[in-house]
Amino acid sequence: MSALTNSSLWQTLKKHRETLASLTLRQLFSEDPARFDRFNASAGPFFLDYSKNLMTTETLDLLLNLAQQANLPQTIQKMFAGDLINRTEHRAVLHVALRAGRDAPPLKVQGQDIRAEVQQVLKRMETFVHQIRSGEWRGYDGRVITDVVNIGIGGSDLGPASVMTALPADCTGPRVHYVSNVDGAHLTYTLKSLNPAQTLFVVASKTFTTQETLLNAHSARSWFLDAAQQEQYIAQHFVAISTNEVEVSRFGIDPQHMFGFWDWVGGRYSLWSAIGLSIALGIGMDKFNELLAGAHEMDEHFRTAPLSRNLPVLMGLIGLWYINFFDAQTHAILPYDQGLERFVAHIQQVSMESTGKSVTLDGETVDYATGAVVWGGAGTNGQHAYYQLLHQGTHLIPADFLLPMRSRVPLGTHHRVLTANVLAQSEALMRGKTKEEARQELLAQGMSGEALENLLPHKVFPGNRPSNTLLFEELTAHTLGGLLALYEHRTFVQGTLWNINAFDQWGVELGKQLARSIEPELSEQGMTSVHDGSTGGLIHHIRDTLFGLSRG
Ligand SMILES: O=P(O)(O)OC[C@H]1O[C@](O)(CO)[C@@H](O)[C@@H]1O
Repeated sequence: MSALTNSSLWQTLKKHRETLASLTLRQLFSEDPARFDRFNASAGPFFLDYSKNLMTTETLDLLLNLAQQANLPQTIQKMFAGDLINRTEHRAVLHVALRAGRDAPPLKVQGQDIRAEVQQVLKRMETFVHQIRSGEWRGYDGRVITDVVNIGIGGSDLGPASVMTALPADCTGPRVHYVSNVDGAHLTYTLKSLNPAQTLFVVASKTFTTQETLLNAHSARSWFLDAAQQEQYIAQHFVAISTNEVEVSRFGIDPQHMFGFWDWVGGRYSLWSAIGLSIALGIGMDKFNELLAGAHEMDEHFRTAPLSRNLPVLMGLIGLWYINFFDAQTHAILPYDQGLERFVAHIQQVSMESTGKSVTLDGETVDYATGAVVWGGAGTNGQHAYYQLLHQGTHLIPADFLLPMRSRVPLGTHHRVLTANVLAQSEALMRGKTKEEARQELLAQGMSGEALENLLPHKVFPGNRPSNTLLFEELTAHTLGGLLALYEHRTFVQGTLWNINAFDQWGVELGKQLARSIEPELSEQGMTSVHDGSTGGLIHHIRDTLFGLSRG
């Protein structure tokens, strides 16, 4: 048994969970009229109602004790202080320093004052953003830049893309496009309507070795040169964002046109760094700074609020409660804001790449579940697609409902209808509908006899399905920053309690390695190496189909 599952607290939580087996949320609410007041917390523009969870005050106390046992408060301080908490990569984890603002006290990482470096890059970004947006920076034929194409993948794509999708009202600069997939269709269709003379490519890659990004960037370069003809024009149309100056130069981008960042910024936490350049180009530097400020406000809340009032801590603990004590395998994020459509995909990476681990920081195999499968999408679309399973399926799926109380795009009664829907969904999941209630409803509809009895079981909703509701005032750059930081820290909390490294991602390497060795085997002259029967068979089948013969 691991130290965690062997701890008396863990064992107490297990027993406590059994005592809740026959309790229902309906009952908890009817027994305690103050439940809503007891189980909510707020931070800045955010208000979290977590009363619709399968927990009592005792549950919360036990979970908070578990956080103390895992040294969560100390680990939070270590992150902010720049300790090397990413132990497998010997790195600090300091995305919070990227949004700490100009007046933050000096912070040294390996002898370097990183505050000054952060400000220098922000200053360079500001100058460049101004040049592009004002039209001072021109394309090779003298016309202004109308389109920006960010080429990147994972953290070098999802964070910026999700922000740009969320803030259409703030997109006052050039149109910004995102190309990530190595499927040639992604680049081809994106470039189809663009004019090379008025397009700026932002090649975003922390390592500048990512196969998909480099291939897309090379193809974009060829597309550009087909029109521009002269290599010298590349300087006006390609910039890079990376930590790897050597590879950037090798690609052919002048390091003067490179915006740097640092190894203490994880890819999935990098939208706050120069990786956010495409955001700043689209919404302007002032709005980008608002995004940073919103995230910083949440950082300060996370760093200073008591655990029992701390939003990321509460959300992290509640998530863990279901994963470890109810065997929940997935977690749904259900934003009721069209702009947050891509937010789920970004948080999926933040959460799953961080907590998809099965060994502890000390290299021991865990004997408890870790990260859940994170999924979801914008409401109300999901209601007409997968909510059926949420309401009547066999899985327990804890959900977070997210809702701005005011719409930035008011249109008649749309926002009130949207709000009514989110409240209705969490209420329906919690209350369900008993057999008796369903029967009364059918009788009221004039149904009776065998027809009623046959339909009745299908009309019952088990209910007792937990959810959080997170309200915020409006989806602005500022609140979006806070929302993103909230989920980053929620992930940090879970990683700390599970004693895993939430900041490395070794699990993505094997597939990359194999893809590199398989790729040449797929050419007409390729020789297949030793594979398992299935993979070898598939390679032969593809070659047979494409080239009419199989070799090697
Ligand atoms: O920015 P890079 O180095 O191209 O990496 C892109 C993404 O690839 C990953 O390393 C996973 O393959 C992510 O962690 C990262 O966000």
